[in-house]
Amino acid sequence: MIGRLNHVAIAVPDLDQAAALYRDTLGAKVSAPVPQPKHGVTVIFIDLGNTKIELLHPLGADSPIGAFLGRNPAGGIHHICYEVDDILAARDQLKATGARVLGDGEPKIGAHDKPVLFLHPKDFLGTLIELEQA
Ligand SMILES: CC[C@@H](C(=O)O)C(=O)SCCNC(=O)CCNC(=O)[C@H](O)C(C)(C)COP(=O)(O)OP(=O)(O)OC[C@H]1O[C@@H](n2cnc3c(N)ncnc32)[C@H](O)[C@@H]1OP(=O)(O)O
Ligand SMILES: [Co+2]
Repeated sequence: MIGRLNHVAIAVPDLDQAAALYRDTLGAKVSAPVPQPKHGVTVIFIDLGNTKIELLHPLGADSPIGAFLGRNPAGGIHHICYEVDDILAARDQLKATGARVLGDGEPKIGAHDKPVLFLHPKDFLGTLIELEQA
């Protein structure tokens, strides 16, 4: 079902500092910050050619990454995103296995203007999974 690795997301306490680390120390091409109010995060993307890194910082009081950063104040890998050809078919197939789809189960439009869904980390080896329609 899953295809390419679209991105690995890292939650960070200081977005400017994280961007500088990837740009100046690691020599990567770093995008400008983009607020994603519907997702409660501000994101910076780093295109590595074969995949991307997504730097995430909380936006607003109810950010879904707030508790994670509380537990990991220095930041850490938050989720991995796999591409799927048909996100609704993938969702229904996964739900039939008992996997929990987060939120109301309906895809939201993600940072790449494509539908995305999240799967509970407790159902996938302690890893939060994002699915993005390819
Ligand atoms: C920019 C748009 C989009 C894109 O296009 O790329 C994005 O990436 S948006 C990114 C942010 N959005 C989301 O993450 C949405 C889905 N996430 C959630 O709904 C929540 O983060 C969560 C997964 C339900 C967790 O919320 P939290 O408040 O942390 O819940 P709990 O404290 O109850 O945690 C339960 C349990 O799960 C463990 N956990 C939590 N987060 C992670 C994680 N990222 N990776 C691994 N494990 C995680 C947490 O430690 C708890 O474990 P126990 O203590 O053992 O119960
Ligand atoms: Co993501």
